[in-house]
Amino acid sequence: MSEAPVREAVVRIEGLTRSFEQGGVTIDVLRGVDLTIGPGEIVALLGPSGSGKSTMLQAIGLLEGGFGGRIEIAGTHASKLGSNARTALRRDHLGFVYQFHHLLPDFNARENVVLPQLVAGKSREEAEERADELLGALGLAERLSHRPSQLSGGEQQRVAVARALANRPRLVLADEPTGNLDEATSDRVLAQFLALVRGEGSAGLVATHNERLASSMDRVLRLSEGRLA
Ligand SMILES: Nc1ncnc2c1ncn2[C@@H]1O[C@H](COP(=O)(O)OP(=O)(O)OP(=O)(O)O)[C@@H](O)[C@H]1O
Repeated sequence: MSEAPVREAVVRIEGLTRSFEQGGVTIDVLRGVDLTIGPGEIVALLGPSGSGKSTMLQAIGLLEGGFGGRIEIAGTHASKLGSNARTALRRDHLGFVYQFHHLLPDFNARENVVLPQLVAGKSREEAEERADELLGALGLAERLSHRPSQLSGGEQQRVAVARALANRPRLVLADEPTGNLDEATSDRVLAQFLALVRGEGSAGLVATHNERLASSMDRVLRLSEGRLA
């Protein structure tokens, strides 16, 4: 009898640790975090302010060094890679959404979604088609030529969502993705974000303070005292 194929985890971390030195005092922010996220799974990361949610996302996003433990992204052990290989792994498999959109101010909505695709080697035609598809799905078909300053906060954040998904990442890391929006806009943008991530088949790890929004995700994790529960 043949066994069902094992679906490779999108991210697997084991024994993740991170400490910071401040004024001669060592703070152990992450004290041995273990986590596996499967393909297409959307996971909420809850925890009080200062519990280490952003630090954990930075580790998984391969954005910073200084971490102990093992981080595997799409089957590749990332911790020991050189900086070029880490950049390639990040570019090929990960998408990011932050609390503030970090869009390029001099480029319009469409170009902000096109540019990361050109960097990843897509043709301009292909990149524009993909940008229009994503921005259209997010209700921004009439805003393609607007620069970030000409968009509302919710619209800016939706462009940031489209940009994060542009290269079809296996995993989207979102750090308080709607944290700077009012409650009604935040709910709407988060619902659209989750629907799009699901539709694309990407996995997600979403740091948030909002229990209600977290409960709409596949799994809820709580970071406390440097560990996950
Ligand atoms: N570069 C750094 N140097 C020193 N301490 C740091 C650094 N980055 C984070 N910390 C400390 O690590 C702890 C966790 O910070 P982190 O930003 O990960 O928390 P968080 O759970 O994301 O908080 P919030 O919900 O407020 O965004 C905090 O006590 C913070 O002061």
